[in-house]
Amino acid sequence: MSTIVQQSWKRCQESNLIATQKANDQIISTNRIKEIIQENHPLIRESLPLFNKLSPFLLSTEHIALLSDRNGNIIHTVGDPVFADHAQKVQLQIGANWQESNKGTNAIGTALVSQQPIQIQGEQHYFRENQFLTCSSAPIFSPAGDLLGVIDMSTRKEYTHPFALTIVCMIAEALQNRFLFAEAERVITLPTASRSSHGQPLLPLIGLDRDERIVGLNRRAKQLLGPDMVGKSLDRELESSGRTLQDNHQKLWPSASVPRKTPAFSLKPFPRLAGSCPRFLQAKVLAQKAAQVDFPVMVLGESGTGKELFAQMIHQTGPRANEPFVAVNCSSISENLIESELFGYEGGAFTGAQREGRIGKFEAAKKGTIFLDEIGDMSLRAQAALLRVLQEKVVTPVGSNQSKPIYARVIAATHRHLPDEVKAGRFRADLYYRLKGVLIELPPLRKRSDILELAMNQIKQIAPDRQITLSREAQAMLTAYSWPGNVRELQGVLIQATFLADDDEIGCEHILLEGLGEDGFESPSTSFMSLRETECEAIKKALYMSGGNVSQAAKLLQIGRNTLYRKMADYRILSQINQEEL
Ligand SMILES: Nc1ncnc2c1ncn2[C@@H]1O[C@H](COP(=O)(O)OP(=O)(O)OP(=O)(O)O)[C@@H](O)[C@H]1O
Repeated sequence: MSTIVQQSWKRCQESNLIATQKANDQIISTNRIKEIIQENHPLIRESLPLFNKLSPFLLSTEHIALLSDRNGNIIHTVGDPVFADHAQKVQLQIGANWQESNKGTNAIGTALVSQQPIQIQGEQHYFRENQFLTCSSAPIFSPAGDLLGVIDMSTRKEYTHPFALTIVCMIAEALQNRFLFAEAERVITLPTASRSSHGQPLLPLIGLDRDERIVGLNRRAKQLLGPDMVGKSLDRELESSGRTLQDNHQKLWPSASVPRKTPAFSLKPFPRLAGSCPRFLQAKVLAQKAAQVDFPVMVLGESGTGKELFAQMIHQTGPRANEPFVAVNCSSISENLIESELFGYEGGAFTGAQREGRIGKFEAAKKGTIFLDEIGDMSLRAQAALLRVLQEKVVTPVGSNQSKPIYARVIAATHRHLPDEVKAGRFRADLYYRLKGVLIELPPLRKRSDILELAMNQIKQIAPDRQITLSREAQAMLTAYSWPGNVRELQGVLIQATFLADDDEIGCEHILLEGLGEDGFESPSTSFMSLRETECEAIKKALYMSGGNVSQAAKLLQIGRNTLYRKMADYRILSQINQEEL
């Protein structure tokens, strides 16, 4: 155990905290949360853009990122909703207080006391109930050096990422720089060749006021100039050797300037993908971002949720759009043919082979995209061959001893839960990690709050010349059904319904759903959304439709604003609040 952790455990013992008991959970009232959010307005305002950028990358990673104020109150979280649910069991959520005196040794509380970045792994947590976690935290300081709060990244101990601590330190540093640029009249940097511990060049930044007095410094500048420089004037000689990065006073932006706000990631629209359900939109934004970078992508989702359509959109809106998109369904190719299918073969390589040989799908994709559908169904032998190809970026056709370079981008998809397949030894862990650069999870249709919107979109495509509507009963029927075949099943049902409806209204009698009893209800075993899930989705949708404006969302939902705030805290939907509202 590090000295910081040992000292923390000593403090806990001296405060008579008992490790085997439940921690003292201090859940703050909704009104108090609102006050705390008001009090920390600048911290939240500067953190939100960073959290919003981080958020899509945390989905499906079993990680959440949290922001706490200087008293250990959690005021913002983003990340994987599945892990967020687990974290809630020990109150790792908005509105909880994680000071060391309440929750024992933990990354947030201990970073606040020690004022240093720290990772608390599993059993290093003082309270047993928190020992399933590994959390990495970095304190955030104002330009003048006051402690403002903590950035934390938490996960299950078995998913600890080696770079988690580095990432939170970088976020804290980025946040501190944002404060410096926001507060100072002029920001200068001094010449230096050194690099930070993360390998990034770390510029010493010094913020000056109108009178050229120092209002703040970053960590590197403090190392160079000493800790007590705030309020002092900068040495003339030193100042003249510096380079101005931002000058608000003279509204001067020299060529070496760092823009005050970096331009937002401009995302290209995905025109063929309909839907506005928040879970679907999260996946869509992630895919839109993935389209602009060249990482491997893994799309997970039940059959018919749109995995291939997502892959096509990523391809069509990215820089490889003019190259081929080649889809391979790995489950439909027999085990002994998969390698020749993917990597090609030489003439006469095996019985039944074409005499002149054939190029494989990787080669056919050229510099485009190869979509490996149902990758979870590949045999272990084919997985080993695929891994080699991805590592070495060359293919060797069956029967040949000459390798050919490959350039295609890989998008993989499966309806299987790959982490479980890895645990069961049916899928290679090394291949899984190589393929899941960006992990996109598509929600099943039964969990989406936009079924009717999708239905109308499909009807327009099926019968563009007719003005078809859905009767109220038909709408109720479509939203209540569990859709085991997802969007593909919805499409099929609507093709039939449009055909059956002689006039332009589709009624219940036109909708033929599988598994419905004569009374029109599904058998009890079919899954459906719980009341809580439905309410949570409705709130998210209202917030989305009102652009994050809580008052407008409350009107849409026909409930009071305070009730909405309470429910949002309950469902942890604070991240969608419009910044102006805070
Ligand atoms: N959001 C959406 N908007 C419009 N159409 C959609 C959407 N999602 C899926 N579809 C349509 O649903 C059908 C099924 O989609 P797709 O084939 O991409 O699913 P899949 O998950 O790849 O299925 P499988 O796993 O069975 O191969 C397609 O016709 C697709 O165009």
